[in-house]
Amino acid sequence: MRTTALIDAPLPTVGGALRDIPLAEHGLAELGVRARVVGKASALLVPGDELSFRMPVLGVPVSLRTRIVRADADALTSVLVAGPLRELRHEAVLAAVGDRTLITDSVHWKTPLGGPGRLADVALLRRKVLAVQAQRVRAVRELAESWAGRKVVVGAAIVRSGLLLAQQRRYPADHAGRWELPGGRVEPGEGEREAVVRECKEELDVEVRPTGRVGTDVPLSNGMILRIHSAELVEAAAVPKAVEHHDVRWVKAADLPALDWLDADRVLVHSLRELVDKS
Ligand SMILES: Nc1nc2c([nH]c(=O)n2[C@H]2C[C@H](O)[C@@H](COP(=O)(O)OP(=O)(O)OP(=O)(O)O)O2)c(=O)[nH]1
Repeated sequence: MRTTALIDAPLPTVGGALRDIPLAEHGLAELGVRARVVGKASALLVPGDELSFRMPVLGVPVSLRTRIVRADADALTSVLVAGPLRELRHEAVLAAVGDRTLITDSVHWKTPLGGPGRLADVALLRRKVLAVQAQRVRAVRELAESWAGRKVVVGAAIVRSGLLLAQQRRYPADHAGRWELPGGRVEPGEGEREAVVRECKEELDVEVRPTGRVGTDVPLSNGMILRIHSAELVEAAAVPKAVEHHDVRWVKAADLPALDWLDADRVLVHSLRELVDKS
């Protein structure tokens, strides 16, 4: 079953809203669906997170558990882990339409029964699934559109020879010693790519060339949005320096999860890993 909608927010913002945990847990409450992220979770869903759902179908409570298998800028995918179905796959795919985003939300499932089960499936489940999809898309739209006007902090994912550049903060106290990407606030009137170039010059004393975007937007506790751009050094042999930071380090893809990242960056580690793996 498939639902589409056009959302008035850029693609990485909608991608971030799709991963929002409070939305996943409470966005379907008015349909009687109770959802909970199982185990350790951050602000946004990451691959491997599991969600448990409890919802009434024809007055009978049904429980399901799903696992996130993909959380990229342009797609969020989950599959069935446990429940009274043979198969379930839920996928939201995003496509940029100018500054707006087209979301296509698809749910595919197989019921365990033959003939009578199929009838019940057609009559009841489809209606329920459609209502759930419509409500979820509405909730994602509302959240993404509320994030769309926020100030942006850009981060630069600089890759060279299969390594990503990370920098270690010196201040404030609760960030000191933790790792982040070079970057900072986009100034009024400045483009995001310009901000990436300026911040890398200020923080690392190197020239970079932005090459694209990485991962979804991440909401920050200060009310801004973190958005990552991939970048390369204009001069491949340049040596980035820790001008304002405690340290800078080139990190292998496999070592990225072990760094003590700021919370916002932690939910992007799988996307950063993929970027480095593909380089
Ligand atoms: N540059 C950067 N900032 C990040 C990352 N992750 C993350 O949560 N942030 C937060 C930390 C800051 O609150 C904000 C960045 O803004 P900023 O670079 O202008 O801020 P700052 O704290 O260094 O501040 P300041 O010198 O301007 O006071 O975003 C990241 O990967 N890179």
